[in-house]
Amino acid sequence: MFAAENGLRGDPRLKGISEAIRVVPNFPKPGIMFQDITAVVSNHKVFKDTVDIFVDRYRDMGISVVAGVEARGFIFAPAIALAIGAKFIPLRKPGKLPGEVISELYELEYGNDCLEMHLGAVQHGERALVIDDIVATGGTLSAAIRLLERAGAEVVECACVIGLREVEGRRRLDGKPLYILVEPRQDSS
Ligand SMILES: O=P(O)(O)OC[C@H]1O[C@H](OP(=O)(O)OP(=O)(O)O)[C@H](O)[C@@H]1O
Ligand SMILES: Nc1ncnc2[nH]cnc12
Repeated sequence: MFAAENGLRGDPRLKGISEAIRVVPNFPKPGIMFQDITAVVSNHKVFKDTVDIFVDRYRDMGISVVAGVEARGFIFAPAIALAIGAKFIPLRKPGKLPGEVISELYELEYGNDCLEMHLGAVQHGERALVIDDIVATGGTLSAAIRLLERAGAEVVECACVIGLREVEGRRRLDGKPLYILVEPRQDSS
């Protein structure tokens, strides 16, 4: 669901976040309208607003694990974890974690990839939140959900800064709630 339809209608912070997103056409491949969040986080107010919105939503939901998806989920997830008193765990691209891992393959808008999580990173029954910068097809989030569930965690929600209204991959999220702050930008004006 979109933040604007869930208590934050007309909230000027959402407009600020949306306006800070820069669209880069044809990156990294022709046809992709790349949503660049670097200016969201280089503006202190906009970055703080983004984290605050998530923290306000998740602080009383009994969440003990905030899982961030490499790479851009790492920008937001640790700040949220610290603020709500949860642990942060990284879901990493293949070959980056030194310990024993479990892996999940998934398809991207522009290729295939794999996510890994350390065995023992979460305990059975823990309540987890998954954070990323953007949901496009939903393939990445669905892989993250599978990893956490294989480890016995309960995925309470997935949350992204940017997401399409009709996330085609919503079905791939297996019914898990998805919380999105703003829609993708069509241009940077
Ligand atoms: O909903 P999906 O179609 O799965 O796409 C969303 C994912 O794609 C991007 O990551 P990317 O794989 O490009 O990696 P990066 O963060 O390392 O650049 C983005 O940060 C999300 O993780
Ligand atoms: N259009 C897009 N912009 C930024 N990151 C993405 N990941 C998948 N699709 C993307």
